[in-house]
Amino acid sequence: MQYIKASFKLNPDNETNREIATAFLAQLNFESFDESGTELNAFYPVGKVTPEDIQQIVDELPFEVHFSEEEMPDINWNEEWEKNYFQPLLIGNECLIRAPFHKDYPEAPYEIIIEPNMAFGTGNHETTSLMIEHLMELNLHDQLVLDMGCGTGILGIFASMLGCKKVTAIDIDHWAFEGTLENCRLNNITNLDAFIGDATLLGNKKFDLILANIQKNIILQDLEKYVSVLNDDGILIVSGFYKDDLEDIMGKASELFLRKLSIKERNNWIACSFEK
Ligand SMILES: C[S@@+](CC[C@H](N)C(=O)[O-])C[C@H]1O[C@@H](n2cnc3c(N)ncnc32)[C@H](O)[C@@H]1O
Repeated sequence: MQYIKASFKLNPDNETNREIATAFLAQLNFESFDESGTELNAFYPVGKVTPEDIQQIVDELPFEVHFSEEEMPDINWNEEWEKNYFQPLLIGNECLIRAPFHKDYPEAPYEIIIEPNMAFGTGNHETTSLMIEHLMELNLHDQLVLDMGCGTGILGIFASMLGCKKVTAIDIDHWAFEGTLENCRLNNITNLDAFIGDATLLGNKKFDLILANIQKNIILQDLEKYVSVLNDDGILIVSGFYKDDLEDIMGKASELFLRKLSIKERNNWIACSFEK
């Protein structure tokens, strides 16, 4: 696959502009995203996103940026991550996330090994680490868990390590499916079933805990379905959206009679837990 690399040069002193630009870029589904100094780079698959789509986003930005685009050949994201971005990460002094190739890392009670590939979910993104922080506060013993939008499978794998009975992991992306299977093997997880698909796969299954780190529109669209497969007193944790979107998410959650448990926020990203 070929990619359009959209690069934005931002004022280094303006943190708010960086966050706004990131949120705008995320409106189009990028395959990967990186930041170096004052430059933001988003990589969009050619054919799925056009330069005009990107230009429209740029025109809507409430400030001026220097923007350029170039077509890139197929990129080995794995290699890019290995070289540049994926560092061992310790969350809450308890959960270490590292790649198989990392040599120096601290010891921790839980160690999740993630092979970085085309899928999202190394813990380095705020939404993933906030979800992990929520999980660390729960007793998962014997629970049936759904990991919706599983990416690398990181959340389902951690839920399994925390003692849940079974994990169902679903993602629309086949790279995520393959990645989840591989990461289960790396972590000796044997109670996780992975599927390619979306909320339409859920049928009449039932879960005690649902994790959905996806994005605002999908969560708004599928929340009712998630609630319908959640057992009474079950817990739902959602993320993948900004603080500004929280009001819409809370509105939908209250329509569905969900009770808010706790909200975690980092760099404007939110992960929110509810009880049915
Ligand atoms: C932000 S990533 C989260 C990955 C991982 N769960 C984590 O927390 O790091 C969102 C994932 O949701 C998947 N996704 C997008 N739309 C979806 C849908 N309608 N149903 C299921 N998965 C979806 C994407 O392919 C992507 O892997």
